[in-house]
Amino acid sequence: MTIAAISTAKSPAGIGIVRLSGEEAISLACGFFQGKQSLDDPANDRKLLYGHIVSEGEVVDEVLAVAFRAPFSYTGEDMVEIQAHGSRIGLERILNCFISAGAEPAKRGEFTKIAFLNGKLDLTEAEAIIDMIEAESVSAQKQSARQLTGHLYRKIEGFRTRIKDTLAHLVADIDFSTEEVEPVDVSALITTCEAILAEMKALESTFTRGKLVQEGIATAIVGKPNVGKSSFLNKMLREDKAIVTDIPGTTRDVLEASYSLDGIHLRIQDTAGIRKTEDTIEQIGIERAMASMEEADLIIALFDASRPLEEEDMEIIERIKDKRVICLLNKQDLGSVLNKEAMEAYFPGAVIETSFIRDEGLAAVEDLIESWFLSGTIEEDEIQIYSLRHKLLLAEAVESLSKAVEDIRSGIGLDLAEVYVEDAFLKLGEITGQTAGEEVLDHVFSKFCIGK
Ligand SMILES: Nc1nc2c(c(=O)[nH]1)N(C=O)[C@@H](CNc1ccc(C(=O)N[C@@H](CCC(=O)O)C(=O)O)cc1)CN2
Ligand SMILES: Nc1nc2c(ncn2[C@@H]2O[C@H](COP(=O)(O)OP(=O)(O)OP(=O)(O)O)[C@@H](O)[C@H]2O)c(=O)[nH]1
Ligand SMILES: [Mg+2]
Repeated sequence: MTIAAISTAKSPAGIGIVRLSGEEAISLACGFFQGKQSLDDPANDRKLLYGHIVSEGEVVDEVLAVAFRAPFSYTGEDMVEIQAHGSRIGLERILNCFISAGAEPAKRGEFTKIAFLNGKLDLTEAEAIIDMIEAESVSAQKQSARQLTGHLYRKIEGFRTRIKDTLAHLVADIDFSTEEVEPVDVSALITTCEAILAEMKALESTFTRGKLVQEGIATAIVGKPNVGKSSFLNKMLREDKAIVTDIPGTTRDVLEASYSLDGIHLRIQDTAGIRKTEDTIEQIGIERAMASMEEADLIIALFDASRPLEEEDMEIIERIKDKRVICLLNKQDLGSVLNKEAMEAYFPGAVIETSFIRDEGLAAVEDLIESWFLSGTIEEDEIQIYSLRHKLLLAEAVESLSKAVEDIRSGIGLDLAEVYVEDAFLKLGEITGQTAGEEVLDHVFSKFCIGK
């Protein structure tokens, strides 16, 4: 089978690429590519050739084209790439030439899936490709670039090799009665397993931070109507994105914006002011505000410092007091009747006095976010995981290996321990893809875009 797809982003763009992979890739491309040199000629392998895509005597586009012969290509199969003008219509016409000549439209992630199946990359590297394409901050892009170049793969393979070795000792001991082997040194076995366990747990614990780097910090701005939530969003973004008026109940829908703080990415949601209301539309907005608050990694809660707290403020405090909250006592320019120390009782170390009219307090908010989320910069060679799939499998491997250690230690019998060690080995293999079934692969590659 030969697959084909447009591999570049939305047009119009300067250039767009249509690519083909499979046994017929080169012959299909030759049917439409006309230039001084032929894509068919092995001497032109990996050389960019100038020419035209011609269909039924009509020039579709002026292009550059390149052939890669198996196994030296992205997928490991024969491949051709056509670099054309970045018009959606033009690219689709070129793609249709190949489809009508017998190529199959590529499914999501199919090029990369073929590359994986041909051993060009492991599953963590394949996953890193889509994460990298979707990265929304420098730190997220860097994190997936590290994974793409095999950092996580090598780490997991390291665990696997050591666990396999342990397994060999266990099996040897179980077969001791029938074979001429030394009995296994149980305490050495325990020491080895515990060392691997400690490293696996350390890797697992990088997930929280890795995920924040990758996905950004989900941040919800909440508070009663008119306290200055939308003003805060606008100040942070340095842009008049949200509508601000002195009418309470201005914001209805959740308004989401992206904001980058020193390489980490905040996904901020401005929400409707929370109060009791008879207005149906406003009520829906308030329900959305509540949902945004529930899902947030970070809540920015605003209060009007020029007025005493009301029942609605207290309800908000009650709802959020166990979450990660930065509390802003806003409108300081109007004179403050709220006591900062009293608010610290609910939000220790996280109360900031602000005035958006006077541009006061914003730097303090940014500093606090940075100190919470960016503390302890990662070492250049440290490996972080950020995928829930990896984290769950790692946790399962940790659990199995822990059980094995318990069994070995308690002397219950090494054959049960062997089953657990084997399970840990398989779970790790599911991370890298060695022991991943079709279901896992389908799940991973369905998140890809077409053409990748
Ligand atoms: N035009 C174009 N740009 C691209 C890609 C592509 O497929 N096409 N990529 C893809 O998404 C990325 C680059 N990744 C690639 C990875 C491997 C090979 C490749 O040909 N590998 C061969 C030869 C390696 C070598 O010469 O050392 C191989 O592994 O055998 C090509 C691109 C980003 N840029
Ligand atoms: N004096 C003073 N007024 C402010 C300050 N911050 C915001 N305001 C004003 O307060 C009013 C409400 O501001 P918004 O940002 O729309 O408030 P909100 O919390 O988004 O309100 P809703 O969308 O209705 O929930 C506007 O008139 C702002 O100009 C401040 O620090 N001091
Ligand atoms: Mg608002």
